[in-house]
Amino acid sequence: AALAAGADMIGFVFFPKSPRHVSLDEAAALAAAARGRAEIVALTVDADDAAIAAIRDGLRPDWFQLHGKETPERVAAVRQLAGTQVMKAIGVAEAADVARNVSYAPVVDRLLFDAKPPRDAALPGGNGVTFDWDILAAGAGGKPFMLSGGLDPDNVGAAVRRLADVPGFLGVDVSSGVERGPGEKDAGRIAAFVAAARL
Ligand SMILES: O=C(O)c1ccccc1N[C@@H]1O[C@H](COP(=O)(O)O)[C@@H](O)[C@H]1O
Repeated sequence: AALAAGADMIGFVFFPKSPRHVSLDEAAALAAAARGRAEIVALTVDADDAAIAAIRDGLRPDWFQLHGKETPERVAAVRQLAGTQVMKAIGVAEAADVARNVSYAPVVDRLLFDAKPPRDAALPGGNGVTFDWDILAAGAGGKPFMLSGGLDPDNVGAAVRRLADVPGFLGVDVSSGVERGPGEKDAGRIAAFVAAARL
């Protein structure tokens, strides 16, 4: 559905606590259809070296999306081990969260600004929570970045228009906003999201 909608990137969640978790075999089979048509992203949360290497070899992703508490040093090590591009998710609730995380800029290819998860959340992402996009009005020192957090077909157009002129802004990522239930993607919502995200 994401390919049919014209998505530029397709992500696979490797996090057993998530309703979106896929096995490496499932992801590899799905990625075969996507390769060459969209970039393949492996989402991991504080994965160890063995898991990163298994995903690198089994999925051959274009990107790792690191969505845990990885330090800048760990991000650099994963990037080296994976031999792929890496984007680090940064949880944002206030402007200081952006400033505090500039230390990641030298070790990533891209930043992903996501809403900080609610205190009682079971997942570090995929919670359908938004944050004030004005916080990103100055960008991240020119570093390429994407936006996520509570985006859906109804609000993504406004988000893209708000950030379109911010240096470094590349695009958006979505998970729960294109689902009809936890982990159950909706092809119609995916198509509507991609259409609305294109300026
Ligand atoms: O989607 C998940 O299940 C997930 C699990 C663990 C970490 C991140 C996860 N998803 C990412 O979270 C953000 C925001 O998602 P949402 O659109 O608000 O549901 C997004 O970058 C997802 O890729």
